[in-house]
Amino acid sequence: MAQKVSVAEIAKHANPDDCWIVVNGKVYDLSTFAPEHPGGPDMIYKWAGKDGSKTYNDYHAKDLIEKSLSEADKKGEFDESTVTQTWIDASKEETISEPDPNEKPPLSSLINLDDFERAFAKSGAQKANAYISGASNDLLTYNANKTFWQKLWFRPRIMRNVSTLNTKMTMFGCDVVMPVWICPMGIAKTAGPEGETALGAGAAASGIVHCMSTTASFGVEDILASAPPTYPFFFQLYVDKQRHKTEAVLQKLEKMDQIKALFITVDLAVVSKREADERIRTQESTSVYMSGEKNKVDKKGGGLARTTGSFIDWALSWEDLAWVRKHSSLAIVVKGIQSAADAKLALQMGCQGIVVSNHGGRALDSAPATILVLLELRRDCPEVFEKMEVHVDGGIRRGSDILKAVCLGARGVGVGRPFQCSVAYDREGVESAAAILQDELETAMRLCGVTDLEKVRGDLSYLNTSELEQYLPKPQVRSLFAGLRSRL
Ligand code: HEM
Ligand SMILES: Cc1cc2nc3c(=O)[nH]c(=O)nc-3n(C[C@H](O)[C@H](O)[C@H](O)COP(=O)(O)O)c2cc1C
Repeated sequence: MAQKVSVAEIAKHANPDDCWIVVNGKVYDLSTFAPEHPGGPDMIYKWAGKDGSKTYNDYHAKDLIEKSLSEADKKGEFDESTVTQTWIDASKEETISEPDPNEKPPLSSLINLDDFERAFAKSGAQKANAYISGASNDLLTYNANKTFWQKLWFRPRIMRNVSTLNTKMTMFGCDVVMPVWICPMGIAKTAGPEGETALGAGAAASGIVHCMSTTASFGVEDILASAPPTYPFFFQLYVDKQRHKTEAVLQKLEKMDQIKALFITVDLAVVSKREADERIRTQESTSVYMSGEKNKVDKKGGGLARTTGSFIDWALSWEDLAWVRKHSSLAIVVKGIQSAADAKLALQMGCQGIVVSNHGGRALDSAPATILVLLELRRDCPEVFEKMEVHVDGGIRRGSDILKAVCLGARGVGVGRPFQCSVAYDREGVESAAAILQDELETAMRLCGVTDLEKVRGDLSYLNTSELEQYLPKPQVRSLFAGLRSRL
């Protein structure tokens, strides 16, 4: 990229369809990338034909843009000698402005789950969007979760009479219309005033289950009341450093017949660094209903999850499952399994289920994509799929992803961010997102020649896993390091 590009030339490319931006002394064509920009296209369009370095550097690692764009999109060096006062003034524009809530697209225009996230990025408060869409450090695991589902291919069968279908499944004793649960996500009120009550009501209306979070913005009673009196829910537990507080929660849950399983989250011993969230230092007080924690701003930034999550006990260990069992008769599900070794341990400890999860890329960055872990379990401990319920979440955005997970042996899948964003449209939004998934699942089944989801659970004959197999941890790598480990 030796060529020098002048201010006059850049100014000719100042609209969404033809969008050049200067970042750190280099000129980039972001026209193709902008619609897929995870922070929303408007963040890019705002700088079309200008110098966006300040904003870019506020949110991104310096070399990200170089690594992300193709050579064809790198237009050359910025020619500093052509700078004018008008150019300097234009590039000084205020860098943070709240999106306009009136920009919210109508619900009927959202036709896939990504649309819900994009709509929220456009019309939700910046802080809320940073909290919900964000993930740890360089977003490696977040991005891998999504893209690795796309590396698993189907092997469809044809002429199977797909006129009638069964998408039903049983998850922890609950009959569901399709094997989907809405992930536990903290502070859903950040997305819309109905918060978790929209998730509860929407799940019930759609025949799926909502797993409510310990860090919900509403109390358990309010969330349960959003659904018919006997409708099932799951409860996600963060173990509190003050164990008596967790014991009190467990005691309370014992009296609530609607709660059918306890998902204990184990992948977040400490809340990770989510930079988009940290950078927006809001003083506005947001509180977590159940723990009473309030968000704050400190030296590290204003991360909502981090500043409200310090109560989580990092001393939690496998032995503590016996303590949980003493205080709860619910099905115990370990959420955050990231290896076959830990899946086997969960089985040995008598758990009723596991969730293969990395917190949607919000815990350890560089943790493996969840689809890879599911595949590792199939290879290294296939017995876990029969002896307990195996679930998976992370990057599941299509009905076809659900079918893939079930064919690998999963009994259910969790879907996170799109549902949180759907809360911006209240319970109708949640129902609409679920209906899209149901419709896509049915279409994928019909086109794959599958008529009964329960019957194909664990049936690898519908899948081509070859592309993914190269990414699985290899036994020889383990033996390569075995000697070293034994010396340490
Ligand atoms: C091709 C290079 C780029 C990549 C790969 C990229 C990637 C991302 C990602 C992954 C996020 C989401 C962070 C999160 O939700 O936690 C984000 C947010 C953001 N990006 Fe970029 N970006 C790029 C270029 C740019 C440029 C050129 C600008 C502006 C000049 C920009 C401005 C922003 C802003 C302001 C946000 C925060 C949005 C919010 O949280 O409300 N990005 N970007
Ligand atoms: C805004 C937000 C809040 C979350 N809060 C929690 C939580 O309180 N407890 C928990 O176990 N997981 C939490 N998670 C992780 C989700 O339960 C789930 O593992 C993840 O979102 C799945 O990935 P996906 O968003 O790509 O579907 C949260 C995720 C998001 C996006």
